[in-house]
Amino acid sequence: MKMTSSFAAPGSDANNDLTTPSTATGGVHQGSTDCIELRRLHRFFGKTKAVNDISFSVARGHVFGYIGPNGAGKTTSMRILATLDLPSYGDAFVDGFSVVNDPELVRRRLGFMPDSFGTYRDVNCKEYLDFFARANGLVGRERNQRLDWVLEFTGTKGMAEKPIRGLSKGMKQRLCLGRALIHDPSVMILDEPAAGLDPRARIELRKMIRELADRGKTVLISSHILTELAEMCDSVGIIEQGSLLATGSVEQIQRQRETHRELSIRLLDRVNECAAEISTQQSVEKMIIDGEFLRFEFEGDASDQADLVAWIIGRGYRVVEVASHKKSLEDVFLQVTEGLVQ
Ligand SMILES: Nc1ncnc2c1ncn2[C@@H]1O[C@H](COP(=O)(O)OP(=O)(O)OP(=O)(O)O)[C@@H](O)[C@H]1O
Repeated sequence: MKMTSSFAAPGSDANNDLTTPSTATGGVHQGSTDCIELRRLHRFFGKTKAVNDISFSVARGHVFGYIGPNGAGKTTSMRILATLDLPSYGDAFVDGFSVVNDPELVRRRLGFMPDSFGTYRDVNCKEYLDFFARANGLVGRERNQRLDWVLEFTGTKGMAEKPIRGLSKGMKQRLCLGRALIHDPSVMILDEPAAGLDPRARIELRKMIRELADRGKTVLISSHILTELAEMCDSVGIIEQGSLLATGSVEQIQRQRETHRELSIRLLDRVNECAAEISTQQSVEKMIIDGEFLRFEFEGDASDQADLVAWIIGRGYRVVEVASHKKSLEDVFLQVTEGLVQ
């Protein structure tokens, strides 16, 4: 994944050639391995900066996790990618085609799974998928083959004749994924597909998404929960209040934050006195005295930590044990975001 820097206002230099990816906005899209690109994307609703200058790209066959708290701007940017909304400034590209200039071509290449499933009372699963197959212009044998494949892949074949209203949440999500897949798009945009699913259904969904990526599809998937996506994503972007705060592989983001750890020091005596002294150190934050333990956040690498412990012992404090806790993925997420809601 790479960060991008060029800027284009929507509607600029419309590309008349509808058969090749748009280069109207100055990008190098033809032959590019990036299937999704957000380029300085902005979307304002009045004073709310739902998406505020976001740029990133996702390579073909990769799964990109879009992670952020409520109101961060995930759905807004996904809706723009799915051509259901337009940016205030900037642009987004699917397979090189601009959502602003070439929405029709984007739609053909993209499958969108929204975060809510519409109600279809008297329609069964097969009829539902068939409707979207027709809407996407599939006819005859091709349509039947595609329907069969989607029912098989999403594990809904046994439910084909069942009315949608009787389906469990997990089955509805499978069907919704099937709907997004029906026209064999190269890019999948999945807005919180795992929300409300039980652990088994989550694992099965993860497997399906990984398999889609292994088949060459590019997937952008959102969630509130970093750990939920960590295993299946090649890279993630953490978003809050419309801004991208961190991007990269989960390991990269974790490594960047590795110097931040929680230390716990057990002392034989003079606990309060020691706490007061340690708190004067710049690298120490959020000191808590817990019986004979001091617990605090420490900014520094292993060598800095060894120096701190030597310094404490050098000042005559009797240290019984020292424990260091690395940040979990959820801690990293909480550390990167500030929990700001707009
Ligand atoms: N049509 C709209 N009109 C006005 N404000 C909107 C509109 N759509 C979104 N917003 C606002 O934009 C901000 C971002 O919303 P968005 O739905 O994109 O966040 P999100 O990250 O998907 O949140 P969640 O995880 O809760 O779904 C929020 O403050 C939201 O209230």
